[in-house]
Amino acid sequence: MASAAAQCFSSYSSSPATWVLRQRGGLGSGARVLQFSPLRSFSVSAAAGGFDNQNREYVIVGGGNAAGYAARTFVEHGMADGRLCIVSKEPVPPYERPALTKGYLFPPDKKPARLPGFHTCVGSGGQRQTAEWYKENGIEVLYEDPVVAFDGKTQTLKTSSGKILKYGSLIISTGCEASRLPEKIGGKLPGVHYIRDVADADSLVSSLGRAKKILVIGGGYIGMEVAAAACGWNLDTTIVFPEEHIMPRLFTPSLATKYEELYQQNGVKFIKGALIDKLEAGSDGRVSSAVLKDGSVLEADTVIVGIGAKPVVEPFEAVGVNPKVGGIEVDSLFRTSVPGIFAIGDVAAFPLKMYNRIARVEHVDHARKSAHHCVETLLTSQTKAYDYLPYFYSRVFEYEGSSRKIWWQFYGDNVGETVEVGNFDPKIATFWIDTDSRLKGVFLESGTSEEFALLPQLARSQPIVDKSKLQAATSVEDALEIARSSLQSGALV
Ligand SMILES: Cc1cc2nc3c(=O)[nH]c(=O)nc-3n(C[C@H](O)[C@H](O)[C@H](O)COP(=O)(O)OP(=O)(O)OC[C@H]3O[C@@H](n4cnc5c(N)ncnc54)[C@H](O)[C@@H]3O)c2cc1C
Ligand SMILES: NC(=O)c1ccc[n+]([C@@H]2O[C@H](COP(=O)([O-])OP(=O)(O)OC[C@H]3O[C@@H](n4cnc5c(N)ncnc54)[C@H](O)[C@@H]3O)[C@@H](O)[C@H]2O)c1
Ligand SMILES: O=C1O[C@H]([C@@H](O)CO)C(O)=C1O
Repeated sequence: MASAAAQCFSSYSSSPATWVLRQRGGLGSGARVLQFSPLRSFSVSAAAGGFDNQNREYVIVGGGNAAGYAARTFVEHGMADGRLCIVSKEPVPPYERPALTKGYLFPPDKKPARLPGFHTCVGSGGQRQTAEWYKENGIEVLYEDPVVAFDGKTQTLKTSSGKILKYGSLIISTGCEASRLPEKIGGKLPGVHYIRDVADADSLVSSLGRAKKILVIGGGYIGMEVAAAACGWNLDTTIVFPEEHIMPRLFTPSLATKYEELYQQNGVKFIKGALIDKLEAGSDGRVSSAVLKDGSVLEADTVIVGIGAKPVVEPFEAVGVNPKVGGIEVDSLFRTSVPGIFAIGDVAAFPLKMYNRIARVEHVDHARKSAHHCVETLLTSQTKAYDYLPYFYSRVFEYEGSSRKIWWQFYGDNVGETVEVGNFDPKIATFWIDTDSRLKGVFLESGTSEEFALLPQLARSQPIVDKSKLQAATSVEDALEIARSSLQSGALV
């Protein structure tokens, strides 16, 4: 048993660098620049409320997608064994969250994905890190024991079971939580589902098994993926959302129309420009209908709400929350305003260097890359700024027997005018071209792997493109060739 005497961890980092970081003197206060060394050590005394056996050199709070990839990088550097602790709210090790609205929702006879099949890092072709993997690599994982309090001065965390953990370096990877409809309008009725973790997905699967009429609220990623999944279960499915078309944050109206038509061919109904007034329960207490603001009533025995997500910043607000995009503000090395504390994944508000703005990105590619970049920074002398190229994708109607699979990717920034080519024949491409004629963003449905591989090159180098040539393209292949040829002439990088 360790004594309560003061203890020092000798080396947290091999980095000799002295870093420059914006230090904020509290929420909302002005930024100032200070210098500090990432080399941190701390001593624990009984007076500080610490106990030797509660000391942890590196702590990751949150056991989600980013945490799994961060753990892998710790292992790659030989810095995990006995040094790394993951404090998780969930009962299972990190997994590839995207699967929850894809393979997880396949009908029972179509081989649905289940854990341990999709633990990180299989989604990017890596090793499947099961609970045994964490044990074998000497990584302590505290399951179902979320951090409920944080004290930056004493470098301590308190978990819901009452554990006090003292950390040397801390990585916040608490992700997002689903936005909810208020309880007073029926947002918590049995049969009303939100989907963020495996427990949510299990609950939805059990409802789908006995459902007849599905109402999906929200026309974003979750709405589109869950509605497509419901088609696989042959369920009467309606999507309702306030905007004029689906995927309003990314799709153009024309692109959205094409996808809506394909969903309609699969039997999905759309109610656009509509908001929910309340959800009502039947005599069994389960949801039975939704009343829209215009007074119309939609019957439904299962409701799936996908109305966006919010970054989970508590209990770390004091570390510094970005007032515009929410989330914990970090610099291009994922360092927060507090020395030794980092944030990654959905919860991090980071400098999106390419477009010179602070952003949060709620997609798995960034979760994976930010985790790797952050841990490299922490463990090595790396000082390379994170230079992220936004990448979003979706895959639906993948289950065996579906009439066609949808598989799109988008890279870059959806700003400027657009040129759209193709009509699910089987491909579609959309190019976003800014006022300076540079190609800013590119979207492709059902490309070959070679075609998909071209997209990041285009979006990264932002070549000058001839819009009229793209408009005259006779096929998606032709348009991609025109874009490819512009790489040689007018690329930025
Ligand atoms: C259903 C669904 C499907 C998705 N599909 C795609 C997709 O197809 N493509 C794509 O690019 N992106 C997709 N995403 C987004 C992607 O999953 C996220 O960007 C990614 O999971 C972010 O990783 P993260 O580690 O930051 O957060 P998360 O993976 O959400 O992990 C955060 C973890 O922290 C835990 N936590 C929170 N608070 C605490 C606390 N106080 N103490 C301890 N633990 C805590 C949470 O329980 C969770 O386990 C999807 C998201 C969802 C919900
Ligand atoms: N393929 C992917 O990348 C993927 C797939 C699933 C989930 N996710 C992630 O999961 C999170 C949640 O996804 P999401 O689809 O809920 O968010 P989203 O932001 O993609 O879509 C939210 C939708 O709900 C609508 N909406 C907002 N408020 C509403 C209200 N009060 N009533 C009805 N509709 C309302 C929005 O207008 C929008 O259409 C996001 O972080 C998302 O990136 C990503
Ligand atoms: O990135 C992803 O990871 C999972 C899955 O591939 C893991 O098996 C999934 O469905 C993705 O879209």
